[in-house]
Amino acid sequence: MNPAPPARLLVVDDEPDLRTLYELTLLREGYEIDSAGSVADALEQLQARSYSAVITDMKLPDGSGLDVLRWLEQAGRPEKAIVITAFGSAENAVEALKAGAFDYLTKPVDLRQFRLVVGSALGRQPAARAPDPVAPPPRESSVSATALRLVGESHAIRAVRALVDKVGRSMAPVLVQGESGTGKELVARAIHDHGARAGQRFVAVNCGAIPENLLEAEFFGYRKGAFTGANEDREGFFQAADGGTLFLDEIGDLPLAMQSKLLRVIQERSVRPVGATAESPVNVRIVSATHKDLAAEVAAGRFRQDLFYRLNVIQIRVPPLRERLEDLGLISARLLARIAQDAGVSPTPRLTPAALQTLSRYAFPGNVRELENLLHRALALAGGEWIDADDLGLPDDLFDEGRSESQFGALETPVAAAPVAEGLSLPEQLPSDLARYLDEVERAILLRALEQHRFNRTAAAASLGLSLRQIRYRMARLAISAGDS
Ligand SMILES: Nc1ncnc2c1ncn2[C@@H]1O[C@H](COP(=O)(O)OP(=O)(O)OP(=O)(O)O)[C@@H](O)[C@H]1O
Repeated sequence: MNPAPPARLLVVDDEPDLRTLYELTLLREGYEIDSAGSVADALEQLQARSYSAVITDMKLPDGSGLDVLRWLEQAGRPEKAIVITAFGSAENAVEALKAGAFDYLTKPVDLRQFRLVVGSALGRQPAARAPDPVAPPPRESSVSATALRLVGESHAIRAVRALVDKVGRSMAPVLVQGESGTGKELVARAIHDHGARAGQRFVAVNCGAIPENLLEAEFFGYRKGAFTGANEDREGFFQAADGGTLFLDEIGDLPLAMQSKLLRVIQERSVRPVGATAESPVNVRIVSATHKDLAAEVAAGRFRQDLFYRLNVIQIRVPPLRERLEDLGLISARLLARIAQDAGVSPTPRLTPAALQTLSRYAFPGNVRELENLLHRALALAGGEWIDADDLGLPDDLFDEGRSESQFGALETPVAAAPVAEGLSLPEQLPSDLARYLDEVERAILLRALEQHRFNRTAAAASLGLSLRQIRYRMARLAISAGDS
């Protein structure tokens, strides 16, 4: 069998010394190289033949690297483009990524990084890493691969799918915005699955759920003896996601001090574990998500502008379910199939037209996750092949089609009879779904505390012996929104 021919690359730079340096570095990696000193020269060569990748300086005598990128984009060419920008010109890097560059490098180019970036553009992974027995496990999901698809035919969800398809191919950081439960993590996974990193790890981290004093160790890892209890070396999320994608959920909850450290790692592309003396390179694609308006957080001084700028190169907004109610039927069918399969129920129950109509009159403050919970319960209640409106358990008085979304949306979420808070009183009939029952108890307690403290989360948290971070996390989990007190 003949080995695959070596990849051919085009290097575009007007400085002969730098061109030679890049050429030598790449030749040593076994690639074949052509070079060009100007935009015109580059386009001429690109018209004559195709390449696996194009590496171009931003500043060229007769134009800019962006001209080469735009030409590639317009001609529908498959070449991956890597742009080299001047040191400190973040604008250029962002512009290049938006114009479709696979990745960028800043001058002076670190040759080790140069090799890594070119390798990852060509789908080559760095040398296999020894598995780390104590690496933090990625958040596991019981969702099967087929169920991980973003279901829906509404204009809004098609637009999201088209963007996912497009950005999957580059390294550009993506910020996914949307209310809780809209499917942000699903979007992040889809981006990962559409790109060259699909075979690598997808590590999901809920930034709001990690105690502040552990953030650095969790993100960057630590060395044995770095602090009390550090009995062995341990990798952090960045090392665990090396070669793959790191999904930073609820990025808006990251404290300012940690934001600075994260920015540094993103810029330098290397991490230093707590207690280590040296940094090691990491090759990670960052996808972050938030339900907050991050631009407003920046304006309020709670989020670093430079980090926002770095993470927000490409933005995907996942619309709330109430803005795409036409997808209810498809999404419900997909969710029911998954729930029935997990519960071993066959055939999969279906919604009657009346049930679907009832659902479409509900605002779903908790979005798809709330729909999923509701269908879970409905399936248990219905017990047959059809799920009717009555099985949904949505009280009639919730339906007011003209109402605007309440600031306290979750108050309108169906809550089972609130448990008695004084003392411990067990329900007469034991719950059939303990996890859901306990969620409802927790929701009722949180709402009562929030009401008592006029929705001031700090005060409500204190009254329950929780920190602000803890109550925020619990509220997000239970889809309780109560403004930004
Ligand atoms: N379009 C969709 N089709 C099918 N299932 C979906 C869709 N969107 C979301 N889901 C399901 O809804 C649930 C919630 O989605 P996901 O966890 O991605 O939301 P999220 O926005 O990340 O939530 P949070 O903000 O609370 O972290 C998951 O079980 C997911 O599989």
